[in-house]
Amino acid sequence: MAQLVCGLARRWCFGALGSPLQALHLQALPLHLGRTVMRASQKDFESALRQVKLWKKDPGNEVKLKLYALYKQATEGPCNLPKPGMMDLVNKAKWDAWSALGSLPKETARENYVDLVSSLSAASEPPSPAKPAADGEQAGGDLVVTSENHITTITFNRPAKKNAITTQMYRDIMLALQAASKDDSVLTVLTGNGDYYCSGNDLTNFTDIPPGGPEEKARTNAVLLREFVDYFIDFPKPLVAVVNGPAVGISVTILGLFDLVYASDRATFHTPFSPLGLSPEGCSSYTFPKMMGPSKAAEMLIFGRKLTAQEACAQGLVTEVFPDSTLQKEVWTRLRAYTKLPPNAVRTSREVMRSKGRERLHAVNAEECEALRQRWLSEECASAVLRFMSRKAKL
Ligand SMILES: CCCCCCCCCCC/C=C/C(=O)SCCNC(=O)CCNC(=O)[C@H](O)C(C)(C)COP(=O)(O)OP(=O)(O)OC[C@H]1O[C@@H](n2cnc3c(N)ncnc32)[C@H](O)[C@@H]1OP(=O)(O)O
Repeated sequence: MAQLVCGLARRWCFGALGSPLQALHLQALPLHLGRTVMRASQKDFESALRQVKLWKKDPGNEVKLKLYALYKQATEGPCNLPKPGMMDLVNKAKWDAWSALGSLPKETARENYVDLVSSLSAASEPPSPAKPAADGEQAGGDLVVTSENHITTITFNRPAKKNAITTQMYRDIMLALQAASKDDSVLTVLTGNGDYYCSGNDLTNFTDIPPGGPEEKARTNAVLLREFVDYFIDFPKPLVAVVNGPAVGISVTILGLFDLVYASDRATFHTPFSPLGLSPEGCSSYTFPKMMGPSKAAEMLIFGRKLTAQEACAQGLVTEVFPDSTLQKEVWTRLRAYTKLPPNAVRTSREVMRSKGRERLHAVNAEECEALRQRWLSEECASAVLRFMSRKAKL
């Protein structure tokens, strides 16, 4: 493992290959996933590790060396590697940083790591991750995509807006899925940053009307939505959702197209389509009745009943529920173990499970998008969006 860490870290210290920050994540995650740190500050420590993964700015080599040294000390104790040769500049710098911590106790190193990350995060991250651009879409950064240890992770990263999905994010998710279908990952994970998994479609997506008027907007959205859902129907590898908090709207419906859905016990599942003057999408009009029976599906999709994580698990929408405090540790350990399975066997099993229903799903998707195109032009939908925007009503 140490060799792997050093090999990966070679990529960041002097920025020779790839993004230094990305490589910092790469060196942190394998150990994070592979170890059990049972002290009181473990949750904070794990949260700090996740925070580092989401940093957009490179903190510089000095900080990265400090983080590296504290990480190693916190997880392995005092430096146990042979001193690298003088010409091995990168590993020498890392060895020096780690050795300089002497016999600092693991717990103190962990606390120092958390403190350092929290001071750097406070200094470098704006309270709101992105400012709206002139056309109402968000600038980049609302979606974070990482690929490590044969797992590609797509993270909704717009916590100030409860991870509501902007038009740009839909596009970026499609691009990320396209890339993930070709990379060396075995699994693709969707998750959220902050207290929400995702609050669904950004309701302001409906407000910029093009010169062709609402009809053109509805037509374009229907085409784009169909394409978006098609990506999930056709995705060739296992899709996993790590539902870290409440999920609303389209972030819930597409779960019917996932292979595994692991949820925090804080998560809820809400599809308030009727109050919004909308109708179901993401193939849920087909997948939900199939998995939970028509009447339970009707309660959710027609009458907007919000399910707890336990209820969603009982209905087959969620694979397993975890206490919020252990979700990350338990899920990522399990997923990492799954990536060790023979990848071709995993693919073949999935394909034989999926192939029979694919054509049907495409037909359902087309039908749902056409129904939505008409709904978007309705008075009911327009009033619901206006109500939300004027903050008179919360769902
Ligand atoms: C390439 C493809 C393009 C296709 C584009 C077409 C679109 C396809 C659409 C598919 C059909 C639609 C599917 C859906 O997802 S319907 C469900 C939509 N979601 C909602 O209705 C949720 C609305 N939000 C809420 O009810 C509450 O905000 C919520 C319960 C989620 C949280 O409440 P809380 O009180 O805890 O927090 P706030 O309300 O104060 O929220 C904090 C800020 O976040 C903003 N926010 C939250 N959710 C959304 C959202 N969905 N859209 C826009 N903004 C959202 C909220 O306004 C607050 O912002 P401010 O702090 O600025 O006020």
